[in-house]
Amino acid sequence: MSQNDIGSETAPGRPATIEPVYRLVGAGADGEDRTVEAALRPMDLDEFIGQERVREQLNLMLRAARARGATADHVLLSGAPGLGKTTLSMIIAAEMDAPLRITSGPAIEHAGDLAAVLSSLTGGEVLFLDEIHRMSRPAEEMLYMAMEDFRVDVVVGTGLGATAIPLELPPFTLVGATTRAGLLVPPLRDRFGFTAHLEFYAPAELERVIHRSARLLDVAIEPEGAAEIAGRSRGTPRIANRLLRRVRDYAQVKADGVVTREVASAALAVYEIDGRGLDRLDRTVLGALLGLFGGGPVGLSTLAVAVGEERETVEEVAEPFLVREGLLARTPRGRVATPAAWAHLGLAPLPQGGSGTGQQGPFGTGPGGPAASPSPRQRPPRR
Ligand SMILES: Nc1ncnc2c1ncn2[C@@H]1O[C@H](COP(=O)(O)OP(=O)(O)OP(=O)(O)O)[C@@H](O)[C@H]1O
Ligand SMILES: [Mg+2]
Repeated sequence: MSQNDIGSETAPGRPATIEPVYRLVGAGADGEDRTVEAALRPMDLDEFIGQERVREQLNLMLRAARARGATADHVLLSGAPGLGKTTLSMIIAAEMDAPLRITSGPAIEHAGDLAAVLSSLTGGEVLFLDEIHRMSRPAEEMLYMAMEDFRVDVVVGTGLGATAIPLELPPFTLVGATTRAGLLVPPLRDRFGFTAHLEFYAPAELERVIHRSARLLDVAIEPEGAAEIAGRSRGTPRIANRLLRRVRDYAQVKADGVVTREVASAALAVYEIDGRGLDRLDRTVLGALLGLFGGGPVGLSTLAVAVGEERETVEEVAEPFLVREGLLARTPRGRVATPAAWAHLGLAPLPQGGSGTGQQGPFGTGPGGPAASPSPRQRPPRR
């Protein structure tokens, strides 16, 4: 299986996902998630928590298709990892009472691979194409023809002797999922009759996810315990479910098995996940930005060297959440901490700036300055 990002516009030579360090708050699925997730997946739209608008629209569309006895329109689901795209694709098949076929962009190396999948579909089947933005260009072209005309041209032979044999397909519903909707070519995007963008979940919704999972996993949990976990789950059900499992372990070993606020808080402290869901990597980056560079602006490379990580790790693993949380800003002059970052690490902003004014840092290290480790005096408290 090729890991190359054929046909997409990601930076050349860079893998599509960079998550080199294992993180309890990483949004991608780890091995344990894959086994447990099957048990925790909502099976129908009523059980699916949050995303009210998407749920309502999808519900209408599927009901109407069912009433007409037709296959549903093609659906594109976009959104960050762990927000429920795979879950929704399974729900769509279940609601349509149709079989589900699962494949993914990286698994389709050649147009021929796609032709093989498409030609084996039965009428009404739901084809789930995960990571659809990672499909090769030729396969992409074949796909949008198949989506519109339910027909593919299979090329047999090579060179002058090559002929295209048209192949009729039964009607099917394509459900495409992507974390990078912007990478899809417009002709492909336009052939989806329904496009849904999944948003991050509100804490109250994550609390419901946690209560539901606790019930399924037979974990006793108090509302305050669920709230404590929800607040640290970065708006992502997958992370909420994972943190719940780690808190459950702690509750079993160190307490009487019941997840109270105190138990959740103590458990997550062991895993170094703070009250806002930042882990050690996030706090190291933020701590260096404040402690070494006075809050910035500082260049990405300098910041990366200062924390002893790769540029990509800082940029693609740590920063997105810090930016989303309003703790860090990316500016043309470099990375800048916001006032909220100082408050979060329990530090007072430097008097002459520290929030984007470009003043010198506490050690006279402006952007590009020496990358020593933060002095104990300036080192932000670790939680
Ligand atoms: N709305 C929801 N209600 C309840 N549980 C949810 C919801 N959304 C996601 N989950 C749970 O979160 C976990 C991850 O969801 P899912 O695998 O569908 O995410 P995804 O968007 O496909 O992620 P990826 O981009 O990594 O493939 C699953 O165990 C699922 O049960
Ligand atoms: Mg998925």
